[in-house]
Amino acid sequence: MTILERILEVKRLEVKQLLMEERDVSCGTLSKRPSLFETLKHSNLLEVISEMKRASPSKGMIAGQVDPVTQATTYERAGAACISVLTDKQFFKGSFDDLAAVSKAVQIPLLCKDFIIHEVQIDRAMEAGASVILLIVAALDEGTLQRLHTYATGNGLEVLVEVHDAKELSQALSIDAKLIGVNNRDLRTFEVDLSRTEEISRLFPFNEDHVFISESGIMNGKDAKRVATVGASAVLVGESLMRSASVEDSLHSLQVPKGGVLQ
Ligand SMILES: O=P(O)(O)OC[C@@H](O)[C@@H](O)c1c[nH]c2ccccc12
Repeated sequence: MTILERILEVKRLEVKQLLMEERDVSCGTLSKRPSLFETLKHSNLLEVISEMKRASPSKGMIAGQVDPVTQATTYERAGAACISVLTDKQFFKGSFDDLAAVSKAVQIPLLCKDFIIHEVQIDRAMEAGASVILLIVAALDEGTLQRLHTYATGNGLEVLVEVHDAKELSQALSIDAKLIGVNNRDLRTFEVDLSRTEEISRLFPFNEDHVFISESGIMNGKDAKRVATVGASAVLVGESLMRSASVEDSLHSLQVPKGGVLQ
C-alpha cells in the first residue's frame, strides 16, 4: 500500500466521524481575503505560499515546537502571498484548530492543506477561515474531483488543484481549474524532483485563466529561479521555511523575478 492510499484510508474514517458531529452551519461565514489567483496573476515576482508544517510522513518531525500563529504572522510580515496550514493530524501533526488560530491572525489568502475527499471537510475548512482549499487529482476519481471543485467554488472558495503528471494536468484543465500546482513530490514514493515542474510547464496553457504553481522541494533561490524560468507564478514551500533560522531572509531569497516566456 502506498502512503497516499494509507492516508486516504484514514481520511475515509475521519469523514465518517465528521459527518456524525453536529455543527452549526451558520458559522461557515467566508472570511474576506484577497484572491490568491489575482495576487499571483498581477505580481512581477515569483510569489511564496508559505506553509505551516510541523511534521510529514517523509521527513518525520520538522518543527514540533513551532507556534502556528507566530510562524504565520512571520510569513505574512515577510511578504508571503498566502499561508498554507496543514490540517491533517495523523500524518502531518496539524489541525483545524491551527487553521482557525492562524485565520484570526493574518489577512492574506489562507490555504487549508489536507487530503479532501468529501464536502464536509470543505465545510470545516471554511468554518476555520480558509479562503483556498487543495484538491489532489491523484486522490480523487474524476466525478468526485469535479463535484468537490464545484462545491468549493460555489461557496466562494478558491481551489488549488494539484497534479503530478500530464494526465492529471488534463483532468485539472477539464474541470476549469485556475490555480494549478505541480507537486514535485510523488505522493506514492516521496521522491522529489523539480524536473516535474519543467515537464508539466511544456504542456501548461499559460494564459489569462491559469496560474502555474510549483510545490514541494524548493530549498533556496536557485530552485526558485529554476521554476520561475519555466513560468511558475508561485512556489509552495514548507520544510525549508520551517527549518530556517531567518524566515524573512529565506522567503525573500525565493521572491525572484518571474521568468516565464509568456508572463
Ligand atoms: O515541505 P516542502 O517540500 O516545501 O513541501 C511543501 C508542500 O508542497 C507539501 O507539503 C505538499 C504539497 N502537496 C501536498 C499534499 C498534501 C500534503 C502536503 C503537501
